[in-house]
Amino acid sequence: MAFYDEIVGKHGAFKAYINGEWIESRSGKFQKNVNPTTNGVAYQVQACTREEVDAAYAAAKEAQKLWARTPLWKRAEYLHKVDGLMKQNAQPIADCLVKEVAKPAKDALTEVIRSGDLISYTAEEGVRALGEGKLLTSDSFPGQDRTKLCLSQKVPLGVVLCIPPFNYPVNLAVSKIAPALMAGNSVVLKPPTQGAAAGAHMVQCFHKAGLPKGLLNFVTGKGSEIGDYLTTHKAVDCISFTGGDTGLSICQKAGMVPIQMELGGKDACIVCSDADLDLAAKNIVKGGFSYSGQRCTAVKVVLVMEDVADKLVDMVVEGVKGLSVGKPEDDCAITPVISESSANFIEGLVKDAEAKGATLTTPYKREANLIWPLLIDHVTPDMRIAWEEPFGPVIPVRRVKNIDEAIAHCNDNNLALQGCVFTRDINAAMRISDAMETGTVQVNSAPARGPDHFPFQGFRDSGIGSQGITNSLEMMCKTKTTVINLDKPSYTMG
Ligand SMILES: NC(=O)C1=CN([C@@H]2O[C@H](COP(=O)(O)OP(=O)(O)OC[C@H]3O[C@@H](n4cnc5c(N)ncnc54)[C@H](OP(=O)(O)O)[C@@H]3O)[C@@H](O)[C@H]2O)C=CC1
Ligand SMILES: O=C(O)[C@H](O)COP(=O)(O)O
Repeated sequence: MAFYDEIVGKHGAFKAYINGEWIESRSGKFQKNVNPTTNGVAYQVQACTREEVDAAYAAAKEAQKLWARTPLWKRAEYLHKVDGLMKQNAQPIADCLVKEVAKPAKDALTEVIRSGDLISYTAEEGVRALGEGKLLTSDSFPGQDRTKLCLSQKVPLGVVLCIPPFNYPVNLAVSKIAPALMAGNSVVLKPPTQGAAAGAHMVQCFHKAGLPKGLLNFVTGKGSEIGDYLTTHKAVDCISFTGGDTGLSICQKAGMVPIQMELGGKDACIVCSDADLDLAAKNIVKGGFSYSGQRCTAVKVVLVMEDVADKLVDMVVEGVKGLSVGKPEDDCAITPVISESSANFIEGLVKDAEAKGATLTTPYKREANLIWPLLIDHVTPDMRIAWEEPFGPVIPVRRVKNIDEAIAHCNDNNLALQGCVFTRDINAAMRISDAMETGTVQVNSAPARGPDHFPFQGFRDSGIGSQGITNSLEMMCKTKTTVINLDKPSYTMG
């Protein structure tokens, strides 16, 4: 049997994966996803029922008991196997990404390889970091002697619900699954509907690696239909979510469970008068337009000092001319955005800015979901695009009088994921970074989440908690302490 044969059911719909088995839903219903390039159906997945969600949680709960007793090195061994299998069987996963989320062909393959690397890094980091605990002695607190030895260790949370978004359905799934498993948890994965086919292929790599049954479950269906049931389920011990405003409502509904949230961004790029403009322009083009701006870390507003604005805008416009526009299969730089409604939303932002006097540096052009890359100059604070996240290939430029004005713009937004600053003055860079109230500030480079072991966090409405491999491992554990009470103080002579 070919590697991926068993994940496909009747009518070609991808199966769900519960308790170590690929199953077809008893609902008899399928959830379609749409090819953003053709607007036709790309794939179908199972529309799972509440009973199947219950079964996934029950399996996860049961499997976790034994997994928590599985040595760290053994957990790591499974994860390394998954990495190998993902790389050996990468192309079909990447092909799904091309078809269901219109990711350019090379980027799609890169996402899969990067995900394999992330899994292995998590295994290596987890083996070391999770094996470490802490010893505290009571005599450091006033009035105490050395009669109490407090041992703290990191223990699993239980069942982790992982919900990634469409734009990195593989990478943002494994960035949750791998630390969860490594830390001794089990997982229920609810993939984004756009991206669920790639998700099924990825899960098969865990299955084929021999991961014990029930540890990873894959429940498909529309978020608006099964999402609330999944997130408010009594079996959930942790929620790790990446996506848009849905995350805010999940936070309001979830009970007393640890939550990791990566939400939207409006990543500002501040360009100072002394900046290397060539470097800044190249980073704006790459950082703003890769994957058609559908990255939480894309440059989403440029704040440039007036004295260098003309020059910078010309250079970026020149760079934009070099971007190929078309199909993901042809590995074009700009490909159709995820859905018609997303394209309509982006268009609304462009039209609003145009009506209020912004300069479109090239004529606005759209065919179905395909929007040509566009730099919008002379954006002012009354325009929606100055504040809202387009998640598309359009970048607003606001010309500012000074750094304070740029920083104020950045901090006036409730979205506070990343930002960047271009300057040749490291002292100024540090001051600006400290003043920008975002989770990360990149100096002389566009915002980026990777490399995947770096801490990654949004402030305010952009998220809760810090991610990156090490931080996610930390977050997916709780601290357990054992205090040894001695009959009399004991000191070591050294
Ligand atoms: N900060 C960060 O790191 C990142 C943030 N993002 C943000 O994600 C957004 C784009 O991604 P998108 O996929 O459209 O985001 P959504 O918030 O629409 O969806 C994210 C995930 O949530 C699921 N979902 C939908 N409704 C519910 C619900 N009621 N309960 C539980 N889960 C639900 C979706 O499933 P379904 O597909 O079935 O609806 C999907 O799997 C942008 O705002 C972007 O900025 C993206 C990447 C990284
Ligand atoms: O969520 C996203 O948009 C991605 O995690 C971005 O990752 P990158 O900035 O490393 O490309």
